[in-house]
Amino acid sequence: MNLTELNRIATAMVAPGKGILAADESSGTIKKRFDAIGVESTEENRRDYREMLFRSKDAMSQYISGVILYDETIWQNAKDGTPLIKLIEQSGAIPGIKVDEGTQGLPMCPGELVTVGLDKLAERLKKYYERGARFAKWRAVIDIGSDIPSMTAISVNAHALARYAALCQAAQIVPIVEPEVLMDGDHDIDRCYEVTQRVLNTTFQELRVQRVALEGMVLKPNMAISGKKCPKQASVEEVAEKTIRLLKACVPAAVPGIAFLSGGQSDEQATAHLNAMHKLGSLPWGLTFSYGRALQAAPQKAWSGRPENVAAGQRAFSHRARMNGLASKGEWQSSLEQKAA
Ligand SMILES: O=P(O)(O)OC[C@H]1O[C@](O)(COP(=O)(O)O)[C@@H](O)[C@@H]1O
Repeated sequence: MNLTELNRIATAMVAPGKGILAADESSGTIKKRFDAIGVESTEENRRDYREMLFRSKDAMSQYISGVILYDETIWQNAKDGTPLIKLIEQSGAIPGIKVDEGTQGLPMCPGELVTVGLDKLAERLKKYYERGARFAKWRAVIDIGSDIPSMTAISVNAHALARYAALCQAAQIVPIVEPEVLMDGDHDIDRCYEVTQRVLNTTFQELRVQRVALEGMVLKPNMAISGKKCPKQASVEEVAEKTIRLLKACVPAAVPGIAFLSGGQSDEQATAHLNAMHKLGSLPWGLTFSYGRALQAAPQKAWSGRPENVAAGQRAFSHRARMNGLASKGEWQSSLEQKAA
């Protein structure tokens, strides 16, 4: 393992002004997104949609540091035959790959999930590296309910995240470690804080036990935020203040970067939260976005599967990428949203 090189890539993934495009929706998830805009989820439509994003020159070269791909996409070619991964490389962004294989019910723990995909992972990583992937992603899902999460669910998911991260580093690939505490439910921000703290502490403990080099990874956490159905929604300032307090308590400064998931926040909320965190002063790690929905909802709507809407889709994507790029430096203002294309 060349840790200097892993650290160089991890640092580039969270460079100020840039963040990660999470375009790694699995087949089920992209179908849901396409259903919402009335587009059939065929291989060709998925290719055309993602090609539109990767050919958005302004966004990709100025505001996007890396792109997380799904297995199908990393092997796909653009309409003119250029591999999609080449489009990403040509824009200056780093290609990455989702390597988990989704979730399964956790035995003995009703309602809880464990992420799977460790079998043959070493072989898969080797192929992805040869294809050009320089980072990977694995998402663990932790749900909040009246008597969950159990410590069992937290431990097994942390253990799997660390197994994955160690295998990535051995394959010279930067692992994005994503333990997502879902924002579904009616819990308040303090409950989210408390659960996320347990999850992050357990995850870092496992990473240490399994000898993962913290200097060669990126953390992708949720923010400390109110559940979607919580009657009392925390303000932008409270989310920013509590998230930074939580991360400072749990994430060692050796970690080069943290890139948030958006988790179902509105586009503008996700931007405002990241921006407010940067207003709180200097931080020990790079702090940016790795958004799926909060970067793509607008371009999906603008595109709606029509070739004549490609330019509009690219404008919508560039706008969100620029807004989040500014937020990653604390330079975003809500007035910039009104000037949208
Ligand atoms: O359930 P899936 O298909 O694995 O996808 C989950 C999505 O969650 C993410 O980890 C975060 O996405 P959001 O920003 O939309 O929450 C994406 O990288 C990924 O596409």
